[in-house]
Amino acid sequence: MTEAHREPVLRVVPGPTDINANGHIFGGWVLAQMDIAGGIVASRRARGAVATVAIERMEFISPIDLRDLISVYAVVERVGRTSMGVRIEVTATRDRGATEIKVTEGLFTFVALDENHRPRAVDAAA
Ligand SMILES: CCCCCCCCCCCCCCCC(=O)SCCNC(=O)CCNC(=O)[C@H](O)C(C)(C)COP(=O)(O)OP(=O)(O)OC[C@H]1O[C@@H](n2cnc3c(N)ncnc32)[C@H](O)[C@@H]1OP(=O)(O)O
Repeated sequence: MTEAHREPVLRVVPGPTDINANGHIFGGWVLAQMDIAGGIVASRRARGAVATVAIERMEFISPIDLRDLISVYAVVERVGRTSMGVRIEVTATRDRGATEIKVTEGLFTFVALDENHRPRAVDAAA
């Protein structure tokens, strides 16, 4: 992801109910944030509703702590006929902003939907 795309789609803080038995944040919690952020950029690109059809890759690089500020970055990397590949990166800011580390990354596929919730062609030129 280039610096041009470094404006986060989401900034969010996990809550006490998001902690797993190891004292870190559940992977499912961060995956949900990624799905929302990816859905927002795909929806903007498709100019309408989208659905997640696949998670092609997902890597948990480093644990998230309760007091981390989470930033989710997402960019549409590929546009097919009805589908879009979205690369998503998650960072954690800690130590009162002194440290920012990449904690998770993934590649999600979204499909543009019509009013019947069926695949709809994405404008290639947009
Ligand atoms: C207006 C601006 C507003 C901006 C502000 C918006 C704010 C608002 C944002 C909210 C953002 C929330 C985002 C949450 C998103 C969910 O959580 S959605 C919930 C979870 N997902 C679902 O429930 C989807 C369930 N699946 C389905 O309904 C159907 O599989 C689908 C998605 C309609 C696709 O139907 P299908 O018959 O499989 O379609 P098919 O024609 O075979 O394939 C369509 C495309 O998908 C690809 N595909 C199909 N399966 C796969 C696969 N397994 N792997 C990879 N690609 C695949 C195909 O290759 C094809 O690609 P193209 O060649 O057309 O590019």
